[in-house]
Amino acid sequence: MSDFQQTATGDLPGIVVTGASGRMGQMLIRLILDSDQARLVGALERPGHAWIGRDLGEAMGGAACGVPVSDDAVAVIAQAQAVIDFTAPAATVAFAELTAQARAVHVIGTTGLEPADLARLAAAARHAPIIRAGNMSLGVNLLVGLTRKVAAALGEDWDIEVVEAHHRMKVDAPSGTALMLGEAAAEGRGAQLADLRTPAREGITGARTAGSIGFSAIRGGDIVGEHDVIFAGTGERLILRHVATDRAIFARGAIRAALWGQDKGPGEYDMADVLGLS
Ligand SMILES: NC(=O)C1=CN([C@@H]2O[C@H](COP(=O)(O)OP(=O)(O)OC[C@H]3O[C@@H](n4cnc5c(N)ncnc54)[C@H](O)[C@@H]3O)[C@@H](O)[C@H]2O)C=CC1
Ligand SMILES: O=C(O)C1=N[C@H](C(=O)O)C[C@H](O)C1
Repeated sequence: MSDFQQTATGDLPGIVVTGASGRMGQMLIRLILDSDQARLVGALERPGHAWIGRDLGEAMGGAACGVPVSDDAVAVIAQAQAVIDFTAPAATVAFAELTAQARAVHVIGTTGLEPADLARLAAAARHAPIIRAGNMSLGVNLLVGLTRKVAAALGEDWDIEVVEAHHRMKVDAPSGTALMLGEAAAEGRGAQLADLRTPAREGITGARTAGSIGFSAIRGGDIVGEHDVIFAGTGERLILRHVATDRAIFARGAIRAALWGQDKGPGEYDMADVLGLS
């Protein structure tokens, strides 16, 4: 039986994990319980989920850890110094409002957020720090900077395509990471992604529009996350690639962000801020 006993004691920042039964939720919980820098103070799941009311450690198949799984977001978030949230857009927007009311740090990994969701996050960030990134790994955040530089160095005769691959359960496309990379490429070209983004291709699409940025998504099996930024020139191609093989890279980044945010004022931050890459 796994031991889900909490390592940390004392006055360490208390973290609440939302989406506790999810792929990222369970990874975060394991790492926080093992951490000597943070404490797990709550676990949230959606109303009606089979884990509600159970001890989290037991629900995860191990020994009891003394943290119940709850759907009472108001009560649980009131205990938090940070909320780490990898769930779904509607849930994340609701958690942002509650986390801001608690004046806690909200670390958001959820992708697929629409402009209206982002506007509500911006409103919440007037009261407390929000740290959000479509990818919390060090490697991808370095790749973002490289993409910006290469796009700036190469002229418009180098076509830019972002290709991503994920597991069969992923619900949004393009991935949050693909959009971060597309935005960086557009910035390198002195433009906004919205002005260069090509819709998904199918049928008689006509030739490629010069200067556009295309996206392709593969879904299958248990692929954790793979991203290529292809710069296709005439007679040569340059490909920047990141391959994730373990979700722990995202969870470690999110925990680092939660700790980094403890002395920050209200506002919107990203992983480049956390990692000192801005
Ligand atoms: N930024 C990053 O580095 C990463 C972002 N993600 C994103 O994180 C999100 C979650 O990914 P996974 O863990 O793979 O998905 P998942 O489907 O395994 O987990 C999501 C969990 O959220 C729960 N949930 C949904 N609504 C809720 C609510 N109202 N209250 C509490 N819990 C709720 C679900 O029941 C589920 O357990 C996705 O948007 C994904 O793209 C995933 C990995 C890395
Ligand atoms: O859903 C996932 O799994 C992932 N989502 C993020 C994204 O949309 O880019 C990050 C990572 O690629 C895994």
